[in-house]
Amino acid sequence: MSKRIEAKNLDIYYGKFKAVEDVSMVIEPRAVTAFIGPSGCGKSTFLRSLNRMHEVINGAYVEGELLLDGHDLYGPGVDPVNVRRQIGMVFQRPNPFPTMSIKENVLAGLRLNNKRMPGREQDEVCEKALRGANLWEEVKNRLDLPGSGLSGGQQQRLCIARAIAMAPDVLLMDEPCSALDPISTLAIEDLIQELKANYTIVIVTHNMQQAARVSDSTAFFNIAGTGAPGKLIEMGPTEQIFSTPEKQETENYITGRFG
Ligand SMILES: Nc1ncnc2c1ncn2[C@@H]1O[C@H](COP(=O)(O)OP(=O)(O)OP(=O)(O)O)[C@@H](O)[C@H]1O
Repeated sequence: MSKRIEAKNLDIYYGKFKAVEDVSMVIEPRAVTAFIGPSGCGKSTFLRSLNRMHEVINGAYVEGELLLDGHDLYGPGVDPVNVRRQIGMVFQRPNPFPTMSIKENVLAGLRLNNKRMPGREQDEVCEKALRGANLWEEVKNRLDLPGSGLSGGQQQRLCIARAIAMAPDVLLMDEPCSALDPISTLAIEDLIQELKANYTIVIVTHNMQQAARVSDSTAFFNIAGTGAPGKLIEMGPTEQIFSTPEKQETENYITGRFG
């Protein structure tokens, strides 16, 4: 299932430091939304606030409202662990559990959530997730070998399989290709295109060509200077942001005059 995210006037803090200010945006389901902007403008911070990963840092908190299909993710009584199950995350560096087999890696999230399932069901979930991540054919004969024995691109697809196995509504990806070679990057970009049929996808990327290739909507963040909070400057259909942005700041960034 794919769900809609709506942020309303979100401020994000690390202790006293306000890292992101007053962001309101809608992230549509069954689409890819890219976050772009110069280093330090708060893209990753904002991304991590979407599944309540931000608050695991000591003193970090969020003000404002964040809705998933209308339900407040920061509302009283909402379990952040449950939010992270619904909104999965893939990180910059592929991070399979090194001592676990490929199959154990795929099922790791389910195990952490104490989901008990019979062996046959485990096999089914594992195959479905690996197929979903376009990795099944490459690993089906070595499911019991360590995940760390795969190439970087395969490891990143394994991490995507691990996220998909949880049947999330949203997939957050923080520069998922930055540690990969161009061929593996293309494989991940193709996969993102396929996954958007079933998930809401948000990707942080430094690579503007990548944002232009994979995303339907683009949000441009910027920062006025060191110590100032990052802000959302403009968001719209990717084609429009890259051809006729409304704000001069956006145009300066995408044409390489800044950042
Ligand atoms: N754990 C942390 N504790 C304190 N401040 C942090 C922490 N993580 C990030 N920040 C600060 O928050 C601001 C936004 O950082 P963030 O990593 O979200 O930016 P970004 O746009 O993703 O940058 P990059 O493109 O370089 O990854 C920066 O000023 C950064 O120094």
